[in-house]
Amino acid sequence: MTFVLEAEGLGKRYGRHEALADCNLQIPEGRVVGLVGPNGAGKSTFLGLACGLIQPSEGTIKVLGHHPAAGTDQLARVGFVAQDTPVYANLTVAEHLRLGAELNPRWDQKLAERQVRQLNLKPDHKAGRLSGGQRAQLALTIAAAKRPELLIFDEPVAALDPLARRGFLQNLMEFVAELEASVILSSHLLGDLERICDHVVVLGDGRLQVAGEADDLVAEHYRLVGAQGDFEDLPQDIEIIQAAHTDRQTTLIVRSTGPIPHHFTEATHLDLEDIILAYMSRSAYASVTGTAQQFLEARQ
Ligand SMILES: Nc1ncnc2c1ncn2[C@@H]1O[C@H](COP(=O)(O)OP(=O)(O)OP(=O)(O)O)[C@@H](O)[C@H]1O
Repeated sequence: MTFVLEAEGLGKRYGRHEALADCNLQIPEGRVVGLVGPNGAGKSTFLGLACGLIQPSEGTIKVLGHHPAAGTDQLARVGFVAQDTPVYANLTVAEHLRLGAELNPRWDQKLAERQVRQLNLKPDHKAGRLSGGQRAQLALTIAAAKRPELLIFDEPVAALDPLARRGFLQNLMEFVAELEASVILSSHLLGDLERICDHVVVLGDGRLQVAGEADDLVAEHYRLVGAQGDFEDLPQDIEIIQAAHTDRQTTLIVRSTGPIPHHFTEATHLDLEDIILAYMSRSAYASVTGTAQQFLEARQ
């Protein structure tokens, strides 16, 4: 299997603050990857490392088999759109395309012009006067016209209304099909990610919480409901992601690659959004409430 991104022991410190630590990850090629995590989880740091904008404090990262930003060839293979989809406010749409053509050896002017026409962007319009949605589409057009093998977006749709968001994601998926590119996209909008992503990476508190193919994650996660005593013989190879108790019942979210013992009659699969939320709250709350940890300790 070929990987678009491989990280080994990857970490980044800002002073004494660990923004990312001990990240081991392999992302297969040809995927649309959703990068998810609470605020401050380390998503932008991870994407900055992947683009070579920042350097690791420890460990290694390879993108398309090479160090990020290893040279101009490598830069041409990756399209990056930073948070808030920045464009040059004083340049027109046409000037953005000219700049793209100057700076990128594989620039596809036909694709860029076709897209500008389809979006009804006027070539002489200053980018600073475009709406948020149009700016995002212009940034996407420029990134795609580079004809990269990997497109990386940091929260591209955060500021867009639902209609503009849908338009952006639709165009993104069309580009993915046309360019046969891989995509890594960070977002807080789990519903969007569930619709378009086939691979998910969840960060929390600067650590990798889970990563994998969306279908595998859905197949391997369950919600188990029962009285607390019901779980005493839970096999040790079933990983507890989250535990919640009331006086009368316990609800566990677990990961299991094997079958769930059949006396758990209330074992149901979760959708991807609930799985992501379980990992996010594990990283956010486990240290506060200790629920999953306590449960695990009680079992040992
Ligand atoms: N240049 C910097 N200097 C110091 N600390 C930083 C710097 N950039 C990020 N951090 C810190 O590193 C941590 C991770 O930040 P990062 O921006 O990667 O998170 P994020 O998951 O992208 O967050 P958000 O969802 O809010 O954009 C945060 O605690 C942040 O304050």
